[in-house]
Amino acid sequence: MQIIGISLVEHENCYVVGIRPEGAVLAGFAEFPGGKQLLPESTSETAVRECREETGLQVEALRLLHQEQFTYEHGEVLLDFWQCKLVDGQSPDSLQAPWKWIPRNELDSYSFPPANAVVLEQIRISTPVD
Ligand SMILES: Nc1nc2c([nH]c(=O)n2[C@@H]2O[C@H](COP(=O)(O)OP(=O)(O)OP(=O)(O)O)[C@@H](O)[C@H]2O)c(=O)[nH]1
Repeated sequence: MQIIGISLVEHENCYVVGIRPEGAVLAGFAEFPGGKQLLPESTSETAVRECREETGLQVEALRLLHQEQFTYEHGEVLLDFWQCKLVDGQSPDSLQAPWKWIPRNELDSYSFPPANAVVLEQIRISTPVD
């Protein structure tokens, strides 16, 4: 089973969202920054590292919002969804294209992979952190 760390980066009621590229598994689906755990890092470290590598943003992990085990055609995954925020001094404008800041109430209009359903519902009913 693959262990995955994912960053739910919230800032002023918006979240960092991308579209999975052609050639990737689940191409065309929306996604939060994340990827495979590289031992010996923890999944919060994975989430922070993948976010920096993929989006250019330096974030810190605040808490584990949800853990989801899911079986795709391409294999079984364990997804750790970490609620994250920008580190002090990190400008939201540093976000690299094609990643975007999407307002929480617009997340519903994106097609995320099925394993994201529960955490998306948690985000929908959660209170903004700032
Ligand atoms: N990044 C990300 N992956 C997700 C999300 N939801 C979800 O089910 N996944 C699944 O988690 C796994 C992440 O793997 P990945 O291929 O993006 O990881 P990676 O960046 O380390 O891959 P690579 O470096 O081998 O290309 C995939 O099976 C993907 O389908 C999500 O919101 N974000």
